[in-house]
Amino acid sequence: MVVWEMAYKTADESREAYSTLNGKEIVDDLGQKIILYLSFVEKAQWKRLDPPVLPPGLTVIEEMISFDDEKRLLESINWTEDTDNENFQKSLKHRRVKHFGYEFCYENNNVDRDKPLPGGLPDICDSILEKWLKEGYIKYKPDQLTINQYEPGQGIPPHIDTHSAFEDEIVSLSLGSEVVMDFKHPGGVVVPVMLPRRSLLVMAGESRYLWTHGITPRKFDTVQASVGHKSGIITSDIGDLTLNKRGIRTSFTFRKVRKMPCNCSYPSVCDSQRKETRPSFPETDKEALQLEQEYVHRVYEEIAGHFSSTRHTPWPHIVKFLKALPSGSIVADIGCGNGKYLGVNKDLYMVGCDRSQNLVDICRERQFHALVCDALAVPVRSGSCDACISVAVIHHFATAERRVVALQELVRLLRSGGKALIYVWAMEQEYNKQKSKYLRGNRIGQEEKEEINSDTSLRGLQMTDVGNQDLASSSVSPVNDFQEGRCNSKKVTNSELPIHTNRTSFHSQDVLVPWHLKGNPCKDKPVEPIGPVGSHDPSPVFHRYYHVFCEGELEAACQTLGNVSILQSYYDQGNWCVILQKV
Ligand SMILES: O=C(O)CCC(=O)C(=O)O
Ligand SMILES: [Fe+2]
Ligand SMILES: [Zn+2]
Repeated sequence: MVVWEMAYKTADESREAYSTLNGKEIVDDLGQKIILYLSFVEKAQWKRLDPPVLPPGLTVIEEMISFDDEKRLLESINWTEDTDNENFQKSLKHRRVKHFGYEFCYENNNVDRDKPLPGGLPDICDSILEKWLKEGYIKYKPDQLTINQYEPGQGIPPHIDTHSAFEDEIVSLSLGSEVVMDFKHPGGVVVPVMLPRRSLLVMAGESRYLWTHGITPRKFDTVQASVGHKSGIITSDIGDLTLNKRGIRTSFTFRKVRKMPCNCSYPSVCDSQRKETRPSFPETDKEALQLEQEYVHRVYEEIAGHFSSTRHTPWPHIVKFLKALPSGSIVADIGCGNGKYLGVNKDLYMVGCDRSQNLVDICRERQFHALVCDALAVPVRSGSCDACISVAVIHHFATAERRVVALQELVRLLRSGGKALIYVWAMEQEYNKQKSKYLRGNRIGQEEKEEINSDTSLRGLQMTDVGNQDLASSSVSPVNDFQEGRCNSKKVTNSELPIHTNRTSFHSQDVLVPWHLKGNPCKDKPVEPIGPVGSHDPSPVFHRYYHVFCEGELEAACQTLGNVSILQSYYDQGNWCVILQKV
């Protein structure tokens, strides 16, 4: 539901609006049907702050070029030419883009200063830029041009142009149609600014470095109704607002590529002055907990919706385990995610738990029983479960001790004779000369796909049936012996955790795995991914901590438990898996 505030000048007008609009279905400008429910409020809260002012350093100069020049500039753009190396043209989801002088790379939000594009800026810009320089509108000659074309309904996400990429002054010429651009201060103040057709927006100082700018994707803008008002701030004076239909707007944004690091006075948003924030390998339990909080819990909370949309197919061997349980069994899914196993076998009483409130909410929306808890302290009585599953969870604990405690907690829940199925991500993504599906998934941008196979085939499954051997009495080697030696990986000690490249082999057991968030992230929460400040790319990158297991490591950890026997241990498409039984 969306809540709007509307105000009418008189009580009569309000009454009339109520009787004509309340409960009526209307079609919005995107063709969606919406129903309006109106209700009166005693006092409408129209926050009249101080007289609105433009962000410091921002100016809008009207009538910057003639209609003729506008036409010439628009006609000069060849959106279809074969651009090979000439310049860079890309149809971003939200608009058409073309670069001159230097290519702007949306992956890292920066330019490659060593690779200027041949041809420089289009000749047609030369005389225009000279004129602006002479007349003092700009201080230095730009060497980079980005042309953006927005259809009505398209926009550009709020961002700060990367400090280290461009000098202070950034100017943008609006052609074809006016638009309202929103400027936002980190403190929360939003200033909508009208950019008329043929005007030049100049962003310098605070408005360039500290405020984000962006264009909300929509087909209409709320603009000032008063005659004569052209550029500048849109006030919230409801008596003077009207809707303005957007047309196709083409902007020429001119910038100067920076050769030296930025030393602005806004270090909090300056990538040149940003300290490396990549976490280190945890030395203590406290550090491990902090790492998990920041690089597991917080991340899953933020990516829950998108994560859930990529987790739909239950893995066949886990389904098989659940289907083989006797009807009426009580089963806990510790780390249930979006609950994709909770409904697999309707004859079981399944309860899920997860550390992420947002994921548990998704389970509940799907009518599953789920609760928020930590896998190290599950609020379920000891011995009350016939079975447990733990799929892709234990690898998120940051020390060998914590991983063992997580396993212990799983076993604590089981009655004697109860079984647990455990899956963890494997260091070995190639096993018996076969690449895991994770490595084989070579479609660009597919790193968010299921890490673990969703094939129904048995390919890649290696079973070791270790029978009913009671490991409590067998001689066991400590977990750490398994970590070293067996695996050809270096243990990272007191150093930064490496960032894993998706769809490649692991080079370290303790890694940060990037997650490219797609779709609409939680709008209210600022995202703080590792990477450039402010992003043009609407998919911010999050990093999840993983400890990927070496062959034998999961079994060794299970062996330390004492009260279990390992029924089965196998490799399943890039994962090490065991089935335990409590003795
Ligand atoms: O369309 C515009 O005026 C702004 C474009 C922009 O902000 C950018 O390309 O960084
Ligand atoms: Fe920008
Ligand atoms: Zn800076």
